[in-house]
Amino acid sequence: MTNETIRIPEIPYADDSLALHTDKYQINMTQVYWKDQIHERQAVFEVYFRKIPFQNGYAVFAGLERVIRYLHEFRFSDRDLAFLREDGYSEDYLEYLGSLRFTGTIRSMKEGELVFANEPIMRIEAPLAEAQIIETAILNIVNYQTLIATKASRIKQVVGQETTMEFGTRRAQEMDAAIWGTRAAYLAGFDATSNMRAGKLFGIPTAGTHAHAMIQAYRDEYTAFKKYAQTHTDCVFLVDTYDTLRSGVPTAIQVAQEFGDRIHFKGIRLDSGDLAYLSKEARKMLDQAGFADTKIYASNDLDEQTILNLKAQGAKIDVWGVGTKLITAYDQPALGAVYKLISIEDENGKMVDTIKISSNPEKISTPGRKRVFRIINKTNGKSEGDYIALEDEEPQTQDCLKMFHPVHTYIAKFVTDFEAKELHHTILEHGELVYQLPSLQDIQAFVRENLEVLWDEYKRLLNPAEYPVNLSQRCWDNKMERIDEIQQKVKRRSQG
Ligand SMILES: Nc1ncnc2c1ncn2[C@@H]1O[C@H](COP(=O)(O)OP(=O)(O)OP(=O)(O)O)[C@@H](O)[C@H]1O
Ligand SMILES: O=P(O)(O)OC[C@H]1O[C@H](OP(=O)(O)OP(=O)(O)O)[C@H](O)[C@@H]1O
Ligand SMILES: O=C(O)c1cccnc1
Repeated sequence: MTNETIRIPEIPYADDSLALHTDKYQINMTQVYWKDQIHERQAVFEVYFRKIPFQNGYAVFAGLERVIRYLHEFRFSDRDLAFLREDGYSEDYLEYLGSLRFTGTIRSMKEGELVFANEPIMRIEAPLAEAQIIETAILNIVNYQTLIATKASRIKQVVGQETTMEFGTRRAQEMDAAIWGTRAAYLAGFDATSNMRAGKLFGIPTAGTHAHAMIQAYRDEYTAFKKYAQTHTDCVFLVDTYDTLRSGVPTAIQVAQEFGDRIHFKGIRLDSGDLAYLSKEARKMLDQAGFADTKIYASNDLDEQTILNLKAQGAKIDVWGVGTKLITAYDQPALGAVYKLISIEDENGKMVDTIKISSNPEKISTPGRKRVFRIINKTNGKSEGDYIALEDEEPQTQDCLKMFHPVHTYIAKFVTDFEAKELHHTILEHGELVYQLPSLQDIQAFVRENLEVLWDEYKRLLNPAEYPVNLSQRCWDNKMERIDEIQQKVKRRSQG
């Protein structure tokens, strides 16, 4: 035995930048571009996903604020470079990486915009090396935050006007996910979080009750509730530690009666058992005791399906605490958004559109710089679908817009008397921020407004109708020409 103090081992390279939050292949490809001196060529990438998660009818875009912060601060620190040196990268390449900043232009949907499969959420236009190296982080941010915002929005659709609290931190996939997942849940309509750090960082309202541990610590509910009431004015008592209806609820009522006006008996929380039955019985007991305004909180592995079911059973629940199933996107753990090159500067300084071919027509990328419009019918204020056009097209100037399915082109309709709302906004221009970041409350209101524009058939939980995402004729023609070009090239090659 020695008396030597045991120390926590030092991290070899302190985590002082996010520039290495990327895949090694990005560093390697960038090295190729730099070595070949094509790293400064303009490249245009788009972020989009191919399938809306949870079989929902729409997704809620989230992640833009973190993307902006990441790009704004993007630089390799001395420690990053030291690590890369040890990993075998050459000095001249490291010198180049050390000078790398993000100088590109970002056009993006706003956070809280409703987004659908196969439409560009974000467009990154930058020197090739810069645009390449940021892919991983951008997808990491957008994939997770959009996934959680979409899940939260589904839950909110079911809950309606009642209160929803985010309880997921303890079950989240580590700390970053808890924090940014909480933010995504809030912007999509949640009312509060139990995570204090999210409250501190983002100004999200914080709320909380207490755990079974407090009852166990005092070893009886009466003492525990009394001690809580002596310390806090607002009281929500957890009533299911021993026997909800025979012990928890009566004890909560007894303590509330003893403390009278000295506390605000806000609620009781149910965390196990049959939540429909228990909430109905507890409601009767509270009402009979004169606590008609005391709310019933419920938690325990809730999600939109369970909540819908509980409501159908007439559960008397006023506040829904949702953790695990929201923060981990339990039923679909990944969104699958991709980052695809759609245009690149050639050796003559001319931009050429690029395409990725697939045997599955839905997976063939749509080349060229594009804009996305929501086509809103002026007579009823509802959306007819989204319209993807080439950069220089102005659908608003057309009297009659043809909208057709991007794969099954015979499915078409003509729209007149419409407003074409452009969904992309310039966020960064040559590396400079040109967009005022909205508050989270504004984003929440924006989500509500956007949902108003959507017909109910796209918003239902089960088997929602497929929202139309259409290509303009020119966008379609451009895609066909590029496919034709590639097919000719492959043919020539195969013929030797
Ligand atoms: N009336 C109800 N209808 C549908 N689902 C319900 C109802 N009441 C509770 N649930 C849900 O059933 C799931 C499982 O509950 P279960 O009975 O296994 O847990 P529990 O009562 O918490 O058990 P434990 O005491 O072991 O924690 C939870 O997701 C819960 O939200
Ligand atoms: O069920 P979720 O949707 O994930 O919500 C969060 C859960 O975390 C707590 O349980 P836990 O068993 O961790 O602690 P407790 O002792 O407070 O019940 C709480 O009681 C909820 O059940
Ligand atoms: O405040 C609560 O009731 C709470 C917080 C985190 C997790 N479960 C419950």
